[in-house]
Amino acid sequence: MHQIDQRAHIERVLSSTRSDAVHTDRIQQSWRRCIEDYDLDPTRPTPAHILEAGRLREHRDQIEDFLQVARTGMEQLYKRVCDLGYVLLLTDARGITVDFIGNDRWQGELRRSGLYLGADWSEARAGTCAVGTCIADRTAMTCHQTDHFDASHIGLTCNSAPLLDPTGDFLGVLDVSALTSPSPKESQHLALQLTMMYAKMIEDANFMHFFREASVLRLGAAWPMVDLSGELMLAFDADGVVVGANSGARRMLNGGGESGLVTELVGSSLDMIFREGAAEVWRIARAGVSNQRSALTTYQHGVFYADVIAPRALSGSRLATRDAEPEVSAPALDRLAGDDPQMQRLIRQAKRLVNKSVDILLHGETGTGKEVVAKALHESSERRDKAFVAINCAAIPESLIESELFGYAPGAFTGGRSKGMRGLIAQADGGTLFLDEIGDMPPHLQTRLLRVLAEKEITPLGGDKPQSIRLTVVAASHRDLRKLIAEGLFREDLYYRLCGAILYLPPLRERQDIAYLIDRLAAEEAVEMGDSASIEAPALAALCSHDWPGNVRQLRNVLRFALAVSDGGNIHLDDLPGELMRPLTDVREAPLPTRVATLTETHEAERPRWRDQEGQWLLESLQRHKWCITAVAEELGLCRATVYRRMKRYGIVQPNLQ
Ligand SMILES: Nc1ncnc2c1ncn2[C@@H]1O[C@H](COP(=O)(O)OP(=O)(O)OP(=O)(O)O)[C@@H](O)[C@H]1O
Repeated sequence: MHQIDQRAHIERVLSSTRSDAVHTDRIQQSWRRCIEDYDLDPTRPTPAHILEAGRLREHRDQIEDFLQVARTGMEQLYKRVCDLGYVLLLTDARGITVDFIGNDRWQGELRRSGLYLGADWSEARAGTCAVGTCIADRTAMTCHQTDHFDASHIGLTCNSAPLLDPTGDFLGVLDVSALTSPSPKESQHLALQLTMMYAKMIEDANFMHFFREASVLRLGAAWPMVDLSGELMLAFDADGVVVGANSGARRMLNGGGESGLVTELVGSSLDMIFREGAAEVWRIARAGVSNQRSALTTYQHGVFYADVIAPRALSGSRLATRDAEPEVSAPALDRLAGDDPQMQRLIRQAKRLVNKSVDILLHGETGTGKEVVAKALHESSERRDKAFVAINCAAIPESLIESELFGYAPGAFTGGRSKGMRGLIAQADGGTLFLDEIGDMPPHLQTRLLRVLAEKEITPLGGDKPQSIRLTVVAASHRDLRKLIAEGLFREDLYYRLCGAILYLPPLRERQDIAYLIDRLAAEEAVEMGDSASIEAPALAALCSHDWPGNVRQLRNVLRFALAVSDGGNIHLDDLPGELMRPLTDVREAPLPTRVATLTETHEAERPRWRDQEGQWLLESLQRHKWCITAVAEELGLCRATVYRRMKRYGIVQPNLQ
C-alpha cells in the first residue's frame, strides 16, 4: 500500500473521529472506540501481533473440542474460496486466531499482515477490523480496505461472522480474508454470505456434538432443508424439556409459546412451544427420519416441518461428528503415555479416530514416536488383524520407491522378478499404510498416490488392470509440510487428502511424564536382556532433567547402554553416557521426578527425598549399622562394591580408619 494512501487514510480517520457528529455507521463507531476506549493512535500504524506458540496453545486448549468440529467446516469452506485468494481464520472470543487455513505460497505476506495462526485481531490491539468489530457488535460484517482503522491493514478485505456456543454464549469468529480485492465493497457480498453460512454450519455441528446424548428436534420452513440442516434446533430430554436451542431457534422461538409464555426456551416444556404438544414430538421421534413429512405448529410462528434425531451416544446412529462418539477401549494407545497433558489429549483424539475412515497425519520431531502411535492406532482399530505396512519414504532410493510402492506386473521388467511383485500399497489392503517421512516422497509419486487415494484403485507398473483396495493411511512427517507446499515440493491437494485429522507429538523435553517413559522403556529393555531394571535416584534425576534432542529414541538408547554397563540392571549415575553425568550439584537442582517407579521396591519408602543429601543419608545408614557394609548394602538395596564407591564419592571414611 502506498504511503500516500496511508496518509490520506489517517487524515480521514482523524477528521471523522474529531467531529462531534453521532455516528450510526458501525465502522465509524468502531474508529471512535479505537481512539476513545483503546487509546489507539491512527498516525502510528502497528504491525500484526502474533502470539508465541506457548500462549497460542493456552488459547487453543480452552476450546479444544470446538476446534476439531470447526476444522471440518473450515476445510470445506476453504475448498470453495481458496482459488479466489481467500484465507480462513478462526478466532476465539478474545480475537486470537486459534486456527488458520491459507496458501503457504504467500506465507511471508500473510504473516506480516496478521492473516496467520496466533494473530491477535481484537479491536483493542488491531483497531477496527472484521474480527474485532464483530466481537464488539456480535454481528457479521465486512471490513473492506479503508474501513480498517490501522493504516497498515488498508490493503485487506475481511468478512466475519460470530460463532455462538450451544448455550448461546459468544465463542469466537469465523473470518474469510484476502490480501487484495477489487475496490468496490460489494465485491465481498458473496464472501460474507458464505462466511455466515459456514459459521452457522459450524455452530450447528458443534450443537449436535454438544447434545449428542439428547434428542434433537430440527425444524425448517422447507422440507428438504430440514433433512440437510434444521434452521431451528431444539435439544430436549426424556421429560420433553428443552435443554438447548441453536441460535435460529433462540431468535425465532424465545418470547413465543402459548400466550407468549416462553420467555426462556431452555427449561421450557415442548408442550408450551407446540400446539400438538410433546406427544407429537415423541411420535415423530419414534417414526424416525423418513420421507414422510411431519409438521409441528408453534403458538406464534406458524408451521414448521420437523424431524427428530435420536441421541447418538446411545443409538450410535448417523451424523456423528468426528469426535462425537464415546471413547473406545484402546490399551495400545493408553500405554503410550503417563500423565502428560499433551499426550493425553493426543490419545483421546486418537481413540475417537481409530475406526473412522479418516486418514491421519502425524507431526512431530524425529524420535517422538510417530511410528509407535501409528502402530497403536492400527492395533486399536477393527483392522488389527490385517497388515500394518510401514514405508519410510526417505529411506527407499528414488529409483526403487515406485516399484516398491505400486508393485509391478509380470513381465514388466526383463530379468529380475519377471513374475511381478505385489507393491507395499497393495499389501496394506484392508489394513493400515504408514507412510513415514511423507515430505520426502518424490513429486511424481505424490501424484500417483493421490490418484490411488482418490480412486481407491491401484495399477501396478506395466499392468493394465486396476485392482480395488481399501486403504487407511497414516502419514508422518517431522518436516513442515506447509513450508514444503510453499516451496512447491509437496502437493497441496495431497496434503488435504491426508490430513483428515492431524495429531501433534510433543518433543520429549516438553513432556511431563518422562518418569513414566523411563520406567516403561527400562523395563522393556531389561526384558530384552533377560534382566530386571532399577534406577538409582541420582541417575533418574539426571535422566529427567536432560534436554533429549533425540527424543524418545535417544532415551531408549541411553537406557539400553546404561543397562548393559550396569551392575545387574541397577542403573547408577556413573552408568549413564558422559553427556548426562553433569556435576552432582547441577543434578540436584533438577526438578523432582513425579514418580520414581523403577527404584528397588523394598527400599523405595525408606529412600530420602531427592533434595536431601544422598551422602548424608549414606552416612546415617553407616552409623546406624556401626559401619557394617553388608548391612548397609542390604538396607539400601545395593551391592557392597557400590556402597564403597559411594563412600568414596562422598568422601565418607570410617572414623577409626581416618
Ligand atoms: N510412547 C512411547 N512409548 C514407548 N516407546 C516409545 C514411545 N515413543 C517412542 N518410543 C520409542 O522411541 C523410538 C522412536 O520411535 P518412532 O520410530 O516411533 O519415532 P518417529 O517419530 O517415528 O521417528 P522418525 O521421525 O525418526 O521416524 C522407538 O524405539 C520407540 O520404541
